Order: sequence, then C-alpha cells, then structure tokens
Amino acid sequence: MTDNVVHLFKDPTTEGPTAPPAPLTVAPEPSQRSRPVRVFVRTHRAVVGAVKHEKTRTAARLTVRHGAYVVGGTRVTVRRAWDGRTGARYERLLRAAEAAGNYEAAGEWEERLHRFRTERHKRRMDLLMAPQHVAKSAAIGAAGGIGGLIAIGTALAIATKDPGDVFTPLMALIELIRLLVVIVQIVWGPLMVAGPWLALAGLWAVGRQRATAPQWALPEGKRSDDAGAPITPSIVVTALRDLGIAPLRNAIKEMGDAGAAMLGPIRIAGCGVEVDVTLPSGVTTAEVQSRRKKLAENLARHEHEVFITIPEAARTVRLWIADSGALDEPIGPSPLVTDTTMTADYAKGRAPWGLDLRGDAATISLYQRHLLITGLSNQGKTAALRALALWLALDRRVEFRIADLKGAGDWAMFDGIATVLIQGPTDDHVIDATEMAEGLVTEMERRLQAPPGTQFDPLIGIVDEAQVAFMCPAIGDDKRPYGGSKATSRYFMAARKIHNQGRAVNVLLYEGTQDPTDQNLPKLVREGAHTRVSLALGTESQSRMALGDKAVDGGAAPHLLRQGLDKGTVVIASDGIKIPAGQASITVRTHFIDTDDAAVIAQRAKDLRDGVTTLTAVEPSESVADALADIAATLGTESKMLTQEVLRQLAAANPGEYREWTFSDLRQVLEAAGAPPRKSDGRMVVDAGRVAQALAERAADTPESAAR
Ligand SMILES: Nc1ncnc2c1ncn2[C@@H]1O[C@H](COP(=O)(O)OP(=O)(O)OP(=O)(O)O)[C@@H](O)[C@H]1O
Repeated sequence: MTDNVVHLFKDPTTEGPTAPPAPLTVAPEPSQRSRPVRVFVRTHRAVVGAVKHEKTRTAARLTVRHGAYVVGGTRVTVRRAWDGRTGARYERLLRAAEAAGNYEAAGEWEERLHRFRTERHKRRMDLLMAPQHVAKSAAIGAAGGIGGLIAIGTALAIATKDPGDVFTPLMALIELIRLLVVIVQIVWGPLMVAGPWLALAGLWAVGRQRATAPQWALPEGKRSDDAGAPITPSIVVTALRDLGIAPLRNAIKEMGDAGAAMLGPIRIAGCGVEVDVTLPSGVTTAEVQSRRKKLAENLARHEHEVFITIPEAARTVRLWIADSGALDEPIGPSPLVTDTTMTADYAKGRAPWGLDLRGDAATISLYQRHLLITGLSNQGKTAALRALALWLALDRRVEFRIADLKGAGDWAMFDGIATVLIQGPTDDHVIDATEMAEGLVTEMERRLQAPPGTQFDPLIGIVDEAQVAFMCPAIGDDKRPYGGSKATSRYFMAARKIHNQGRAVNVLLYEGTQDPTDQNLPKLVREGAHTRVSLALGTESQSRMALGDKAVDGGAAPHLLRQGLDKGTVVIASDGIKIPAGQASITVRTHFIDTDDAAVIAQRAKDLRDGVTTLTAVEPSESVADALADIAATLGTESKMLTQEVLRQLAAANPGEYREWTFSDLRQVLEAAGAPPRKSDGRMVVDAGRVAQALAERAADTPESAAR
C-alpha cells in the first residue's frame, strides 16, 4: 500500500470522542406558542382551586358542623327553658291533638293549660308579697342567730370565767364570712373567664346530642348513617313534613315534637314496617300518594321500597316501608315444587302463588273468576299465569284448552293435560285460537241450557299473548275479522261472551297480554275479568288499563315496579285473594317455577289423569252465528225493515249473540257485506234486496271464483 491510496472508510484512529446525542424536542408551531396567562385568570384559578380543595372543604364542614351544634343547642336549651316556664308545651300538644282530629285529647290538654295558668298566677301574686316576707324573715333570722350566738358565748364565758368569750362565737361567724368572701374573690376571676366557655361547651353538647348539624356538614362516615336506618316516629314525621305539601308542613310545625300524634303504632310487617298516618285537615290522601318518590327518599329508601295505600279510616294513609334491600332477596321455591304430594281443589282450594309484602303466603282462589294478566315483555307474565294453571292441573276435573300465541314452548308441558294446545304466533294460530274460544262459547251455551242445578266440571280456556289475537288482520270467509274489537270481530266477541256468561257454568277465560293499549286489549275485555293482575308496566294509564281506576286510585302502582328487577312481582285486584281491609289491591312476589320444574309438576298432573289426547287445532264451531244470514232471515218476506226492529228481532231469536248489539254493530256488518242501511221516509231501514244480493255475492265468492 502506498500513501497515495485513498481509503473509502473513516480512519477510526483519527476520530475524536463521540458527543452524546442531542435530545429531541418538538418545536411548537408559531401559532401554538403559549401566551402568558393573565393575572386575574391565574388568581381566579388559584382561588377556585383553593376553595375546591378537599382540605378547605373539610375545614368548612368542621366549622359549620360545630357552629350548628352550638346554635342548635342554644335553640334547644332556650326552648326547653321557655317550655318549662310557660304554657307553650301544653299549647303545642293542644294544637297537635286538634290537627290530628283527637278532640278528646285536645280537651284534656286545654284543661291542663288552664290549670297551669291558674297556678302560675297564684305563684306571681305570692311573689309580690315575697320582699316583705323575706325582709321580715331575714330580720327575725338575724336577730335570732345573733341572740343564739351570744347565748352560746355567755355559756362559754361562764365556763372559762373570761368575759371576753361572750363574743367569741359571733366573731368566729364573722371570720367565716370574711373567709368565704376571700375565697369568692380568688375564684371569681377564673370563674368569669371559664364560665362562658363552660356554657358554650354545654350548648355544644346539647346540639350534638340532638344532631342539629346539617347532613352535608357531618364527617363522611356518619353522613350515610340513616340510609336504611330503622324507621322511627320521628323519621316518619320529618319525612312527611319535608314532602312539599304546605298544609302538612305547617300542621307538623305547629305540632312540634308532638307530630308523632299523627302516627299509629309502627308495626313489623314482613320484611318491613307498616304505619297508619292520620293526615291533618286540608291534606288529601291523594297528595301524599302522588309524592311516593319524595317520601321514599325522605325515609332513606328507594321508591319501590315504599308502598302507600288507603285504609278504611278517613283521612288516613297506610305506609309500608321495606327494610333496605329486603325486596331484592329471593323468596324461595313454590310449594308446588317442594311438596310433591300437593293436589288442588278448583272450587274450595287456593293456589299458592307467592308472598305478599308482609311476608305472608299469598294464596288465591280461582273459583268462577275470569283472569287477566298484563305486563311489559319478559317480566314473568307467562311464568305467573302458568304457575296458577299448574296448580289447577292438580285437580283432575279441570279441563284446559290452551292457545299460546308466542309458541316458544312455555306451555308445552300441558301436552297430555290440555285437550287443545295451540302453539305459535301466525295468523293461522290466531284462527285456531279464535275457533278454540268459539268452542268454549258453544260449550258454555250448551251448559247454560242444561236443567238448573246441573254441575259442570271446570273448563279453563287460556290464551297467552292474547294481544296477538286482537291485532290479527286476518278476515274469515264470512267477511268477519278474527282480530279487532268490533261487534263482528270473532275473537273479541267470543271473549266477551265467555266473560258475560261463562262464570256461572265454570267456563273461564284466562288471558295473558303484553304492554296493554286500547287496541291490543280492548276496554270491554279488560273489564270482563274478575281477577286482574299486572306485572311491571310503563305508565300509569297502562296500570289503569290493567287493574282499573279503582285499584290505581287506591294506590296500586305497577308502573312503579322496576322493569327487569321486579320480575315476577304482581299487583292484584281481585276478591279471590285476601286484601287488607280498605285496600283495593295487593302486591305479591310470585314464586318462580322454571320450565323444568313446570314439566315435573305437569307430569304429576298427568299421572292424576286417565290420559288426555291433546289436539293442536279445533274444528270450527257449528254455532258461530252468521250475522248476514240471520239478518236475511229476520227480514223474511219484507222488502225493508226499520233497523230498530231488525235489532229487536235478532236479539229475540238469538239473545246470546245479539242481545248487546247496537245500531253501529248492525251497520258494520251490513257495510262490510256491501248492503248498508238506507234512509226511507227519514228513518233508517235495512233493505232486503241489498241483503239478498250480498248473500248471493258471498255464496259466489269461492276460492275458485276468486282464481277465475
Ligand atoms: N317470579 C319470578 N321471580 C324471578 N324471576 C322471574 C319470575 N318469573 C319470571 N322470571 C324471570 O323472567 C323471565 C321471563 O319470564 P316469562 O317468560 O314468564 O316473562 P313474560 O312476561 O311472559 O315474557 P314475554 O315477553 O315473553 O311475554 C324468566 O325467564 C325468568 O328468568
């Protein structure tokens, strides 16, 4: 290698020591460069930060808390002193008794107040004469005392033979008085300094004992103390006072500590307590009921843990207040599951359904009562209805015909018990369900025509998800719709007929429906049920549909049940279940029987029976009335007839079908058939020609003709 060779790499020996890499920084965009923050903004931030700092808050709470103890303690002490010296206490109790409407007690307090005033007057008169008495007594006492001491001194002088001893006892007394004065002089200074502090400490102690500080000023741990605390009269009265009802607040303020006079005894009732509150005049029970949420919060409970009902006594509300969280505990299995020997008696027995809020077993009689159960989706409607059917199935005389218009298998275990079991949501299933209901009507009419006194086995028709039937758009060959709530609607009319006349002959209809509206649960159908049951619903108006106005006005509130959390909790309006006197409804937490347990119970029911063949559809009932043909028959040979007369003759010929028909029902049928009533001489008549033509068109309207 020569010196003129140029290397293509660096000579490591010629490199100096490597410098550490420079740290990378991101240079801000010129526009992002921070501007200096203004002084007042910085000051504002600093002040807000200081105020919001936890230490500042703790200090503020501490100050307010102890200040409130002293102020509150002073108030309490002054009030006690005032009460002790005046008739204020008697006056307060008198007002409380008056407000509670207890005039007997009011009379007694008035009497005591009068006595107190008379005695006070006497004491004051005595006090006027007191100075003279005191002066006289002091003079006599002093003279007597000095005389006594001199007598003792004289005896001492005789004994010691020293005349100077005559005054020795008197001088000893004077020395004692001087000593006392010296002691008082020494103690007075510190007493004057410590006295106010001692008084302050006393007031603070009274305030602390009476808890006069506001909740927010209490230390963290003590603040939430009353959440779920036991219910005492004072808590109930305070909760009522703070309800936001002015006359109630004023009346309670007037009553002061005696506000508890409004309350009856607080009784343990199941997993909570129950207390009756007699409201002062000017406060309505409805006003208290409408503030359930606020009342619950004032009582440190959730809304669903407080129930307000109206008992028999006038101006009284009954509060049931659950122990905190108790309603969220499971209630245990159904006796139907645990007692494998259980049987049922349709007429005299009661189905074990669950527990009421007091924790007592809730049993229900199903004898001769139609039933309706509603609720939002997935709240336990089917399970609750099925639990009743499973109990009934343990009475081998009961025949079931079931249409489950959801068809998810919830009722599958009744295969082999029910004589009809339709399962599915389609229009065809609704048609089958309608024919099943019409079959019940036929059987009911047959029974109604039997000789009086004939006994019939119970026949229970169950239509679960009945809203599917009411909303079905299908129309039959006779142009009558299966769904809807017109006089021509087949399911609706069948349900109504069973409601009207089925009870007495033990033909009953149980319907389960979801999320009720006027369309999917017509008024006449919901009002036809004797036992009305509701799970959680969305609105008060739905609760009124489900249970009726009377129950809701009396405090029934399924719309306040918690969707999803209160599954299986039902509100019941029925005379089949024991409802406390004066109440219109009762809340029951039902036992949950799942599908597997239901199948086991169903198997027991099958074992009691001789083997039932279950049909999955029914033959259309023979007796379903053909309104158009009946109208034509009524017209006979007449060319026209007054609509009123047609209605009268229809009702006379088939009262079961037409007794409740009105002009609008008649018109609907005729219009649907294309033969509407017309006016003749200013009066509405049915035209025989039009009816005959409609019948002829209907006869010609076959599937084949439609295809042509
Ligand atoms: N008594 C009960 N206690 C606790 N949970 C229950 C109770 N009854 C039902 N459930 C729960 O609710 C679920 C739904 O019950 P179910 O099918 O009876 O409701 P549904 O209201 O009939 O529903 P759908 O919307 O299908 O009509 C059940 O699977 C069960 O988990």
